[in-house]
Amino acid sequence: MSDTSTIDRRGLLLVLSSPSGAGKTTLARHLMATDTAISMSVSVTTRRPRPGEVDGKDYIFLDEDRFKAMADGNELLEWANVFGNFYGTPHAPVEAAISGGRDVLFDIDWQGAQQLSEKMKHDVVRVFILPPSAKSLEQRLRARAQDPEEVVRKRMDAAAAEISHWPEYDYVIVNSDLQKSMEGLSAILTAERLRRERLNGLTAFVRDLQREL
Ligand SMILES: Nc1nc2c(ncn2[C@@H]2O[C@H](COP(=O)(O)OP(=O)(O)O)[C@@H](O)[C@H]2O)c(=O)[nH]1
Ligand SMILES: Nc1ncnc2c1ncn2[C@@H]1O[C@H](COP(=O)(O)OP(=O)(O)O)[C@@H](O)[C@H]1O
Repeated sequence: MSDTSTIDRRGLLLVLSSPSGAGKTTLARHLMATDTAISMSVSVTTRRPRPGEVDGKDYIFLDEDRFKAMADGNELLEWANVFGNFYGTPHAPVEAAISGGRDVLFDIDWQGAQQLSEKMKHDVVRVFILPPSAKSLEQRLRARAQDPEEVVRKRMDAAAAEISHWPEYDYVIVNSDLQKSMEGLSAILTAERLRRERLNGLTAFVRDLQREL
């Protein structure tokens, strides 16, 4: 008899990138709070913690020597220098999650998205988040009130370069209304989870189903 429990799904890697301040951390937090089948990849970084950031939860904060040791020891799936600091994705938790059928959410830049796509092509779903305007991007960077003025300036200056990578992504969300953006993101995830290529055991299930008919 056909049995749906024979169908299992390989986990997918959902990548969110955007210019700083467009809202990817906010979207990621909302998604993590509402979707129990996805876990967040916690990056290592040499950047200093912002007020309220928790070590081991928002990032794993470490010094440059330790970061280099991890990169040299192949402990990172990808890494990049962003705004003068190093950021990287630890390999082991990602492997464990996808082989267990769990999805992983990444808040990484275009360099990380490219490296991840090269290494794990079919597992990666890339979403680019755009701000509705330059003015709102600047307002959001200032409203966050966690970075000094020169850091806000540096991030505004880098926004155009980051945005130029939008064609490398599978989906684009213009983050005007947070609620609508969340609906879009959930819809992407729901559809991608149903992709035929991600469902193991489907051929056998359909064969059994056809035999019954
Ligand atoms: N390649 C790569 N980029 C990362 C990683 N973690 C964070 N980033 C990116 O680094 C940039 C700066 O992040 P952050 O300092 O938290 O600033 P924010 O994006 O303004 O909140 C963002 O574009 C992040 O997506 C990582 O592990 N790898
Ligand atoms: N759709 C939105 N409308 C208004 N403000 C938003 C929206 N999305 C995010 N924000 C605010 O913008 C600021 C930057 O968002 P954040 O998620 O930290 O951006 P990023 O992670 O891309 O740098 C935060 O203060 C956040 O509350």
